[in-house]
Parts: sequence; C-alpha cells; structure tokens
Amino acid sequence: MTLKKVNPDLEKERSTCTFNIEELTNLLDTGAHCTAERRAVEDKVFSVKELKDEIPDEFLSHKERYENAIRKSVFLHKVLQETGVKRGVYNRSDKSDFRTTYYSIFKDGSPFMLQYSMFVPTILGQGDSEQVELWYKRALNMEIIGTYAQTELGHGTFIRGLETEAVYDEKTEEFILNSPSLSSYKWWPGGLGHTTNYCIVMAQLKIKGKPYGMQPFIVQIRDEETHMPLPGVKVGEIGAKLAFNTVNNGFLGFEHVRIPRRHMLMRFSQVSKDGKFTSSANPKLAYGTMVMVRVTIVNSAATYLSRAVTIAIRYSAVRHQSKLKQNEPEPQILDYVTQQHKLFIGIATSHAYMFCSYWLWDVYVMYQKEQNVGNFDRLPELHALACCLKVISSSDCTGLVEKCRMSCGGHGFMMSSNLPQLYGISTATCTYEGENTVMLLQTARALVKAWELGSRGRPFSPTMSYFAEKNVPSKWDSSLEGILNAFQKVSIGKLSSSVSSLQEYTKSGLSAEDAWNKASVQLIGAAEAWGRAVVLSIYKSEIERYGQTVSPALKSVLFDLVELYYVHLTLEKMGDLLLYTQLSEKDVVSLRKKYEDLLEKIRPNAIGLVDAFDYRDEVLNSTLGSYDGFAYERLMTEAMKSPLNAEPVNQSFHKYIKPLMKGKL
Ligand SMILES: CCC/C=C/C(=O)SCCNC(=O)CCNC(=O)[C@H](O)C(C)(C)COP(=O)([O-])OP(=O)([O-])OC[C@H]1O[C@@H](n2cnc3c(N)ncnc32)[C@H](O)[C@@H]1OP(=O)([O-])[O-]
Ligand SMILES: Cc1cc2nc3c(=O)[nH]c(=O)nc-3n(C[C@H](O)[C@H](O)[C@H](O)COP(=O)(O)OP(=O)(O)OC[C@H]3O[C@@H](n4cnc5c(N)ncnc54)[C@H](O)[C@@H]3O)c2cc1C
Repeated sequence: MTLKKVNPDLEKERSTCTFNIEELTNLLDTGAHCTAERRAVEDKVFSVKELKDEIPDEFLSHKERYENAIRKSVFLHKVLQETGVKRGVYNRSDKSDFRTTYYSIFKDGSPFMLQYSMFVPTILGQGDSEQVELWYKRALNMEIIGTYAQTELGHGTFIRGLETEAVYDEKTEEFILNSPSLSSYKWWPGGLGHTTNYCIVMAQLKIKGKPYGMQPFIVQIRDEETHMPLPGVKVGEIGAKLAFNTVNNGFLGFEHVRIPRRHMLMRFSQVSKDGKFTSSANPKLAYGTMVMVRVTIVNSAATYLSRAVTIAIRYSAVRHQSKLKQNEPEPQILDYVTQQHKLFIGIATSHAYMFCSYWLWDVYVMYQKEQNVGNFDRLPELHALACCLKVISSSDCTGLVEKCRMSCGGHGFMMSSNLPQLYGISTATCTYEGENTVMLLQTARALVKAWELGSRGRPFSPTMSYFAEKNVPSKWDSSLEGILNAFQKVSIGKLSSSVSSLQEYTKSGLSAEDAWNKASVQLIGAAEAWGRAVVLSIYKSEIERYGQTVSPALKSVLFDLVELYYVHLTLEKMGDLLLYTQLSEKDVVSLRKKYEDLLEKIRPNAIGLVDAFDYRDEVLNSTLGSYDGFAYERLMTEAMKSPLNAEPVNQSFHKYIKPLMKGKL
C-alpha cells in the first residue's frame, strides 16, 4: 500500500500550533543536548534489523515471544554498549536518563528489565566497596545476569513475614539458604524463569537461632556454562499474565543451598567470620532499592500516559464520526468537547507527573549524598513522598491510559493500536513495588506521626509545612495559588479528621491497631489528599521556574495546561472542597465555564503538544498513532499479518464446520 506523506487533517492541525514544538521537546528531555543524545541513540537502535519484529508479538506463542524478547534484549544490549549508553542502562545517574524511549521495542517488557532496574542498583546501593568492585564489573559485562527476588508466594506486601531463611554456619563461614514451605517460594521476580543466573535474594538472616531481619544476599542459581539450575535450586517461570509476558517472571526455592559469607551484601549490616552481627544505622536501609524504584515509577507512569495520549489525540484528529451540524461534513472526533475532556487532561497529567518526577529524583539524589555521610534525616519524608507519589501517579496515569483506549472506540481494542499493552504495563505499576493501598497506608503512618509531633511543637518537614497553618475560613479564590491553598486545606481537614477518629476509637476501648484498621479508609483519603497538594504545588512551581527561561509562546501553553490540571482536579474533588473550603455553587459554575474555555484554548495546540513528546513511530508501535496519521491503512496492513490470513480457507472448516453443516458430526 503506498501512503501519501501526511494525512491532511494532521497537516491542518500542525499549522495551528502556536508554540515551538522543539522547544517543548527539549524541556521534557531536560535539555537540548539530551534531546540530541536521545535521538542519536534511537537512530542507532531502530536501524538494527535484528531489533525489528517480522511477525507482531501477539501472533506468537508464549515460548516464541520469550525467545524473540531474549534475542532482541541481546541485540539491544550490544548496540547500547557500542553507542556508549551506560548510565541509562545500568543505573540512573541523572534526570536525562529517564527518557529511554528505545525500550519500547519490547511491547510487553524485556527479560533483562530487572538486571538493569534492580539487580545492579541493589549491588551498588547495598554492597560494600569490595563487593561493588567484584559484582558490578561482572554485571556490566553481562557475565552475570540477575534479578531482585523478594516477593514470595505467601507474602509480597508484608516483607517482615518473608520465610526464606539464610542461616549462618560459622564452621564453614557460609550461609545456608532454605525455603521451608511452598509459601516461602520466591514468586514474581522478572527474568528469574529462564534468563538469570544470579539473583539478589532477600532472606531472613539467622545466626545461632537468633533472627536479624531481612538482608540482601547475592546467590548463583544457574551454572555459568550450561545454565542448568544448581543443585538444591528449584526455578521456573510463573506463567501467563495480564501483561509483562516477555519479562519471564519466575519462581525460586532453595533446599539448603550454601553460599560464601561474603555473598551477603554488607554495606549497611555485616556478619563477621565468627558470626557477630553488626546492625546498620537504620534497619530500613535494607529497603533502599524499593525507595529508588518507587521514585522512578512516577516517571514511568507519566511516560506510559504520554504515549497513550499521543496515540489517542492523533487518532482523534483523523477520525471523523457523526454530525455536529446537519449540513456540514462529519467532524474530526477531536472537535467533540467530550473527547477533549477525555484527552487533554492526559497531556496535563503527564506533564504534571513528569515534572514532579524530575523534582523527586533531585530530592532522592540529595538524600543519597547525605546518606553517604551518615545523615538519614531526610529519609522519612522521602519514604512518604516516594510511596504517595508512586500511588497517585500510577493510579491516575493508568486510569487515563484506559480512558485513551476507550476514546478510540473499537479500534482502541486492537492490539495493533498498542493501547491494550500500554494499559497492561501501566496497571502493573499500581501493584509492583508496593501495592497502592499499602503504600497509602505507609504515607498515612508518616503523616499521622508528623501531625502528632507537630501538635507537640516539633517542626514539620518542607512538604508538610502547611500543616502548621491555622485553618481559618477564607473566601474562595480561583487563582492557582487559591486552588493550591484550598487543596492544602482539604489535606489538613482529612488528616485532622482521621487523627480525631483514631483518638475516638482508642478512647472507646479499641487497641491502637484496631483503631488504625477501622479508620484506614479515612487514612488513605488523607494520604491521597497530601499527595495531591504536593503534586499541585510542585507542578506549578516547576513550571513557574521553567517559565522564566522559555519563550512567551511556550510559557503561555505550559500555563494553560497547569490551569487545566488545577481546574479539572477542583471539579473532580468538588465534594472534598465543599466540605473543607468556602467553595460555593457560584464558584463551581464559573469554574466549569473556565474549564470549557481552557479546552477550547488548548484545542489548536493539541497535536503540537503530543508531537512535542517526540515519539517516533517505532516507539509508539501503534496503527492509530503514527506521525502521518494513516490509521486505516496501517490497521489493514497489520490485519494482513494475522497468520489466519495466510490462506483463504482454514483447515478447521473441513475438519469441523463442514461436517456440522452437513449434519455429519
Ligand atoms: C520493574 C519493577 C519490577 C517490580 C519489582 C518489585 O515489585 S520488587 C518487590 C517490591 N515489594 C514491595 O514494595 C513490598 C512492599 N512492602 C514494604 O515495603 C514493607 O513491608 C512495608 C513498608 C509495607 C512495611 O514494612 P515494615 O513492616 O518493615 O515497616 P512498618 O510499617 O512497621 O514501619 C516501620 C518504620 O519503617 C519505616 N519504613 C518502612 N519502609 C521504609 C522505607 N522503604 N524507607 C524508610 N523507612 C521505611 C516506616 O515509615 C516506619 O517508620 P516509623 O513510623 O516507625 O517512624
Ligand atoms: C508485573 C509484576 C512484576 C513484579 N516483579 C517483581 C520482582 O521483580 N521482584 C519481586 O520481588 N516482586 C515482584 N513483584 C511482586 C510485587 O512486588 C507484589 O505483588 C506487590 O508488592 C504486592 O504484594 P502482594 O502480591 O503480596 O499483594 P497482597 O499484599 O497480597 O495484596 C492483596 C490485597 O491485600 C491488601 N492488603 C495487603 N496488606 C494490607 C494491609 N496491611 N492493609 C490493608 N490492605 C492490605 C492489598 O491492598 C490488596 O488489596 C511483581 C509484581 C507484578 C504484578
């Protein structure tokens, strides 16, 4: 099929854009040089013929998909090494490493994913200098391929309840790893099934019968030559899933497997030859890799959404349906204001979380520097922020990815649109690295503690400083500052109400734990409200900061999106605002009008805004979202790749249908 250059609808849309698209791309990439570097890597990666799929993944068997993903992982690794991309692959060192768009060559994830995202970072974060020297080098050269094995069949959330044991034998100076029950089998680690030969195993340390809590151990599970599981190691793949089907998630059990003493990662806690345990300054330092990954999830969530919204908005610009005015042609569906309502918030939300993720990464890096000199003061706030922002970014972005999919009608249901796969990998972020409700409860724990300490005169950390403000009623103010203050009031109101309930329940005779459980619906509401206030504040302040350096045209569009985000959230959370602020019906009416005006204002820039995410077609992998907008042609081309279309009549006709038709079954 020969394609014209660009669909005229998209051509028209691009002509109405009021700002410089490249300028916004550079901002999202955290600098023009980062855009250039990213594009250079993409040029390399997408020119490798081995990285292209001849048959779409969805037409392959489970086994073939895995084998194809391994093949591509190896070629990708090779080309990235040749290109000199080390930072983004092994360990993020900078914000610019976030836009590793080339990973989209895996629609459903890479089996090497955990090597890069958790195995190597845990070696770097939890190993002492000698261990880092040994293991990091081996991992860099891909001599060892690893994963992070923490979750078990019986426990994912409650990690103090993990059952895998590492018992120290001082006679041989070894740890003996054992899985005492079926429920103690590791379950879920990415790549564990058939890919990795080593892993970080999080296990309960025991010395002379005494428990010392969960510690990280580096364990060889397969022979480096034959790849056969080592004696005493039971390993395999866990089977088909909603998504991540090429990540090769696995199970793992141990039957008294011995490893040398120095295979416990000993940066923070140590076990001496004679079995003396030296505890870390803070026992939660063993949870460090999880904090780091939660921080990075905020960016992943924003990225998945930015891809989905690019696909949905481009498709909405080329799709014509129904009649707005009887005597006129069918309009682009993007002209329906309900369609704009579904989609423009996706652009704004993606910006909000992307800019917040860069800010959060800076907070994390600052903490890392302080941790290196023994200062852990920032950890409680960082932990609360990482938990809460992980939750609201993953749940908001996943909800909006699904909205994008549905906004494309039937075609959004096609695997070739890539929207179902984007939903699959996005919704996984709501569960992994801390299930979302549990993470909100962790946040609430930190907030209640801060509130109680605050009431006794202790200062609040920066993101909670507004808790100290008196909650005096004031007239509703629809400016950005006014809305931010209103959301802070909601946050204070929900937290103080949760704390009152906790106090009443304990006064009525409930134990602290039962009171907590009974009030937990309120508590997660308070945690979410704090997260909202943080995101509103950071999104606004980051855009105000960038606004000082970008062109007036771009500044104006960036603020349209900030306003849209603020007004949309105000209308969504109207109930809370009516309860805790002076918002009135009259204010709501004028906010609705403001929202409709903003949709109208953003409409001419919709395509420019999604073009600025700068996803080349190979990255989007979508029949509906390509840059040229020829969605129907691509849908048909992809449909023709179905193996069923290789022959006009399938053999099942002769075997089953014909006998049925002839009454001969
Ligand atoms: C590509 C991705 C693939 C996916 C990979 C995975 O999913 S891998 C698998 C991912 N798996 C998961 O994500 C599992 C999710 N589960 C967990 O992370 C933990 O079991 C827990 C945090 C829920 C509870 O832990 P617990 O029972 O040990 O703790 P507690 O509740 O009794 O609180 C005690 C104190 O510790 C504090 N504190 C807690 N965590 C941290 C931290 N990280 N840092 C700092 N501090 C922390 C807490 O604030 C509290 O302080 P307070 O108030 O005393 O001053
Ligand atoms: C795609 C994917 C990839 C993964 N990759 C890895 C990996 O590489 N390595 C690894 O170690 N793990 C991995 N995991 C496991 C993941 O970290 C866990 O599934 C996650 O932490 C949730 O734990 P769980 O499955 O035990 O859920 P559960 O805790 O059993 O959750 C079930 C329900 O119980 C509720 N619940 C549990 N505890 C509480 C509580 N205290 N209060 C209130 N409600 C509660 C939850 O809210 C939820 O509704 C992966 C998971 C997925 C889906």
